[in-house]
Amino acid sequence: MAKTTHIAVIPSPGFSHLVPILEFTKRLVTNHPNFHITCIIPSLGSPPNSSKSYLQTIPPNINSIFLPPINKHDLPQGAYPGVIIQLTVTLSLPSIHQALKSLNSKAPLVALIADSFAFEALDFAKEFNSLSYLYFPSSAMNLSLSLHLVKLDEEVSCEYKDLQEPIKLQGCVPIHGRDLPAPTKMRSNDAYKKFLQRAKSMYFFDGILCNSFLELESGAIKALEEKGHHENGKKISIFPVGPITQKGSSASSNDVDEFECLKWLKNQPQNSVLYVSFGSGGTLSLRQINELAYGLELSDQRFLWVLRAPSDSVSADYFEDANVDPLKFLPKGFLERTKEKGLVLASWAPQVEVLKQSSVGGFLSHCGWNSILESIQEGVPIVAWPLFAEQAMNAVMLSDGLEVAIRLKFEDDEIVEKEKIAKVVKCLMEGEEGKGIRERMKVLKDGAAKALKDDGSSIQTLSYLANQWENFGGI
Ligand SMILES: O=c1ccn([C@@H]2O[C@H](COP(=O)(O)OP(=O)(O)O[C@H]3O[C@H](CO)[C@@H](O)[C@H](O)[C@H]3O)[C@@H](O)[C@H]2O)c(=O)[nH]1
Repeated sequence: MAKTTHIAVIPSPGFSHLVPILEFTKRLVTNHPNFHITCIIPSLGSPPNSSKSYLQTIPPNINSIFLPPINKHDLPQGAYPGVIIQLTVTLSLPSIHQALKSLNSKAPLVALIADSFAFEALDFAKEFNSLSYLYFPSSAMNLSLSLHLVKLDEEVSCEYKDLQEPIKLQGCVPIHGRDLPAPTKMRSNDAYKKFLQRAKSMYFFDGILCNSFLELESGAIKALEEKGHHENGKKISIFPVGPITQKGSSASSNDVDEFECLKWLKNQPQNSVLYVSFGSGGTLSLRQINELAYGLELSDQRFLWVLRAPSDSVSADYFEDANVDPLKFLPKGFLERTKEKGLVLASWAPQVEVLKQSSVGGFLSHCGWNSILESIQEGVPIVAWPLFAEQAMNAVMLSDGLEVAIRLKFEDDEIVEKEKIAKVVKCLMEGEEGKGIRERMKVLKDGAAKALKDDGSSIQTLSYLANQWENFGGI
């Protein structure tokens, strides 16, 4: 009988970081049932319904330890979501340590795998003679940029948005300073310092698991594999194991609406509906919501829109379910005028199921990495409307690099006007450009399926890692 291999996984709170690392864990135990995995889960107050219902899907062959929640009052009010998540994990480090110690005393831990926001927990690996891996739930391009920043930070004195020339990362599309991830916007910020600290620490982990795949980012992945060296010669080991996405959708509280929307989609013609969503917590200002509503109406396309309370309303909170009906923020008469063509859902849709419907022909997305991978897996072309985090960089990759998206929003404080929205939406849904994009998306869809076959690149990478862990004798 194969010996049991013990591994601890440390996610960070927030739906879109929690889900991919736990889905990775599920894949690992499904493919390698002799692994015994314990997830040590930090939390921030009471999780929103989406996370709560997702956590109920953790199968019994994965152990979970839920850490005492961090008090919201111990965190800075109104801070950027990434900062809140990062701080939640930092404040949870003593209880993570305690949990690891107790696990390791029962059976030695071969490896610790931590989400990118939980990277500090990997410092404990040495104490337990375990291997350490960062789970990077984003693109290889983002990983490449994080590593490059260490050098750039030394060489450049201005803010990155003021750089005259685009940054050229090997194997990636050139990127302007203004499109870099949010923590780099102001170099004096604590968020930037943490970002840099994580980048520097990456060289000391035994590997980085990246939620991407060769067929999607071969240039960036190969460059990282070949050139990922530190000055002192230490090599980064990168393991592309993606795409890792949810199998089915997690429901929130309004299941009835969610399943009604699937019924509605089944009755619409093929490729006719634009799905509009800004991720697990993204919102627009009230003025922008109005402009988007008029733009969708003007485009005359069918749509399914997941709407949240405006970012400038009191009810907007990235980490909590809003207690108001977001539909009341729509322009007067909009729902009545568009009832034959569109459907607006309050706050949450079963996104994975939505994208699977053949009637969905486009996705107006904020370009969160999970949404991108889910869209690619279903071959759905994208209208890119980045909001924060690394979304503008993802938008550049999709539009300028892979040419599977049309970018609609370019500047942080820009209000995108209805005429422009209507034009771009029409172009994606019925124009010639849209046709080309659809064909290129189909190629990526096939690539994603190939990477996940038994002999595919990502499954082979996972088997390689599993083999290393099984044969690990301690350091
Ligand atoms: O109504 C909804 C809205 C979202 N989702 C799911 O929520 C996830 C959203 O993830 P993502 O598209 O990555 O967006 P964010 O929630 O905004 O993700 C954060 O984390 C990502 C991974 O690091 C980053 O790429 C993003 O920029 C960052 O904002 C996806 O799995 C969606 O399927 C739903 O199921 N229903």
